[in-house]
Amino acid sequence: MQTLTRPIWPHPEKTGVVQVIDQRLLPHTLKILDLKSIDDAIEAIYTLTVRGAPLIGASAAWAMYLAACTAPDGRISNEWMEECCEKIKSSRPTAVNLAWAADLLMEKVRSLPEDETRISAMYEAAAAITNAEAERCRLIGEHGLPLIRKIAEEKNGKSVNILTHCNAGWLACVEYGTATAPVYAAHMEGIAVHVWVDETRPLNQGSRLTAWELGQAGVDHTIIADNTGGHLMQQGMVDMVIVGTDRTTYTGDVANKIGTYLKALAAKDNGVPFYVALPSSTIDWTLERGGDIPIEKRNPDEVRYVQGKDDAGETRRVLVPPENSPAMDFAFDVTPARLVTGLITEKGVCPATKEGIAKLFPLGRTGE
Ligand SMILES: CSC[C@@H](O)[C@@H](O)C(=O)COP(=O)(O)O
Repeated sequence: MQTLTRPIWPHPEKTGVVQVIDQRLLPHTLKILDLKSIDDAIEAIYTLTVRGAPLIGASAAWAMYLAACTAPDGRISNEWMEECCEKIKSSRPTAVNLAWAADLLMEKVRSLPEDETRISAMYEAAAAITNAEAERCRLIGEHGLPLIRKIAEEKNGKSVNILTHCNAGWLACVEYGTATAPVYAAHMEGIAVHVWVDETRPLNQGSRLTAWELGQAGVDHTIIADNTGGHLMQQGMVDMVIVGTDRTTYTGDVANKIGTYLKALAAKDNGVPFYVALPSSTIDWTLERGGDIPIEKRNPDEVRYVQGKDDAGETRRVLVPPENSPAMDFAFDVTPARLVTGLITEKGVCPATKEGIAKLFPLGRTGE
């Protein structure tokens, strides 16, 4: 398999082409897709070809670059860019990084003359957002590492058991990941870590993507069915939980992949620390209440079908329930701040409170 460290990059030779890893096919097939138009980019976001909040933000930025490259008659007008920006923003509702990045580039467009310099400006701005997300994730790793180190010391070097949900690794971000960054940092330092990987139905981002990433990095891990975490916590088999987030209010309520809330409840009941790792681009500086976060509802077929590789090596999608049984597919849930032990950000670890967040980010916005 080709070694890749980022899930998105501009084509090294072709202007107006952005390349992405098709995450729908992992772990069994590594396929690179070329995105050449705004519609390609929007489809990639909607179909979860690219996914995970920080990556969705970077993808939105690259989509704005593609919009500039494909403007009708080469006229990169404000109207065209605004239309594209709105289309990008409506492709998925929950991850706030999407609108954050698209709006940031739209602001840039407005500050420039209406000519082809807008193409290079969009390229540079998209590259800057992508690089900044990678750096924010690296710093999350630095700030999260002492939390793991402390537990390792308390356990006299015995493996630290960390439970995670969904995929908040480099595939969902740009490099390092959010929830996985402290894990990779601990592993690099030689601390023994073991990750319980929730399979994360319905689309199995945990068993397909997180397990693949951890395996590639040589991190000890075990895939568990989504409902196993509570039992493991009762048995003392989980030292901490670290998850990512798609949108966090400025008061510390956290929207993340469906099922996260139940893990937080189980962690609270069992005295297991529950951390959320996030770059500040995932904070919604306008939203006070987690209950106001829009929760994406997706095609129920995502619940009804599962995809995997059969014994002959073919990727197949199969129907699980009775043909006519209806299903429902909520993609995210909200964990109230009171269940969160701390937020691990690029600026440090803070309590999941308005005051805690404001102390780390006094300007109340994301640094680019
Ligand atoms: C790093 S994003 C937070 C993740 O934990 C998670 O909820 C996620 O990957 C988003 O889900 P997805 O629907 O795959 O885009």
